Amino acid sequence: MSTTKTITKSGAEVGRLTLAYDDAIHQQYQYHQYLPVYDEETRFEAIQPFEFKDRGLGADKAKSALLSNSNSELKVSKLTPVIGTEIRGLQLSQLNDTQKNELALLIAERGVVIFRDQDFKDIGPDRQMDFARYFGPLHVHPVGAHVKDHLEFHNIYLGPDNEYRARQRRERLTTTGYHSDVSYEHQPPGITILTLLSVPPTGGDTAWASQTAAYARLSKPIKALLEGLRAEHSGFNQADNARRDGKHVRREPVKSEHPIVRVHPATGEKALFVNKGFTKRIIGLQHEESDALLQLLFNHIALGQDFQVRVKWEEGTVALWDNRVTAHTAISDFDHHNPQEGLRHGVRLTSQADKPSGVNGLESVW
Ligand SMILES: O=C(O)CCC(=O)C(=O)O
Ligand SMILES: [Fe+2]
Repeated sequence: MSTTKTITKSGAEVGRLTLAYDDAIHQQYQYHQYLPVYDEETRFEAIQPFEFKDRGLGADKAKSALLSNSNSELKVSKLTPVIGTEIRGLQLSQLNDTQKNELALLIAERGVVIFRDQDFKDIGPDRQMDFARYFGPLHVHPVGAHVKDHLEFHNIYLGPDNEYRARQRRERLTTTGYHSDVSYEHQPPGITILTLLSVPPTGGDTAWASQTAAYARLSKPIKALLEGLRAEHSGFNQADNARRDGKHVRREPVKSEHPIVRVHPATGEKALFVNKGFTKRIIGLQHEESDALLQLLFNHIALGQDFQVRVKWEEGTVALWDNRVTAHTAISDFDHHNPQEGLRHGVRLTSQADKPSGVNGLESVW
C-alpha cells in the first residue's frame, strides 16, 4: 500500500511522489513527526560567505573532558586502526562546550565517531539543531526532503519515494556511491550528524573511507602533482535529477573549484578532497588526463577496505563524521520497496565549515 503525493508549484502539478507507507501506517509510526516533507515553494538565495573557526582547533588532544576517567560507564573502542571510533556510555545531549570542542577534534582525527544508545532523537528538533549549530552554520539541502517546519533536517528515507535509489538499483551494478556531503558548496560541510530512527533488521549499513589515509598511500610524485591542482565539484546533476523526479529545487545549483589535497584546519593533516558523487573534472588538465586521474582516485577510495569502516546501525545510534577527511556511502542492500524488509528512516544535520585550503596557500575558487 502506498500514498501518492502530488507536488505542486504555484498551483500547477510538477510531479508525483509515492510514499513508502500509507497514511494510516505513517500515523502509527513512532517517529512520524520526523517523516519526510517536501516543501513546494520555499526558495533560498545563494549561501553567503561566513567566518569559520573550527571547534577542534586548540582542543585538548588527550580529550580529558570528553573521555574522562571518572565516567565509569564510558566504553571507547576503535572500530578499525585507521578510521572510526565507537562510544558507549556518553550522551551527546549532555556534552558541555569543552567536551564538544574535543569531540570536533576526535571526529577530525578518526573520521567518524559512532555514538550508541543515544537519547538524541528524544530531545526534539530544536535542541538537536542547537547542538549541531555549535560546529558551524546549518546547511539546508537544496533538493532533499526535510522534517516539517525544520528545513535544516535532511531526511534519509530509503523508501520507494526516494526515486533516485530505485533508479540506481535498476540502472547500476551497485548502489555504492562514495561522496562527501554537498562538496560543491563554496564552504562545504565539516561535521554531519546522522541519526537513524528506524533500522531494518538486517542491511542498510553505512561505510566511510578515510581520505587522509587514501592520500597518505599515494606515491610522492602523484602527491606532488595533486597538491598543485584544483577540481570542480558541481551540484548541477543533483538538481537536474531532483527536477526529473518532480522534487522542488530550493536554491540555484552551484559549482566550486576546490584544492584536490585539502588541509584540515584543526589537525593540519592532508586529505584527498575528491569524490565520485560531485567531483567532475580537474582544472587545467586535458579531458582524458582528468578522467583517468579521477577514475584512479575514485577506484582507490572505493577499493581500500583497509582504510574503510562499515557500521551497523542500532536503535539509538548517532554517527558524526567530518566530510573534509572522509567519504561515505549508504549501503542500499535491502529491498526498500518491500515493507517486510523494514523501514529505514533517519535525519541528518549538516554543519558548514571553512573555505577549503590546500597546500602552499592553494585556495578554493568559484
Ligand atoms: O543513509 C546513509 O547511510 C547515508 C546517507 C548519506 O549519504 C548522508 O546522510 O549523508
Ligand atoms: Fe551523504
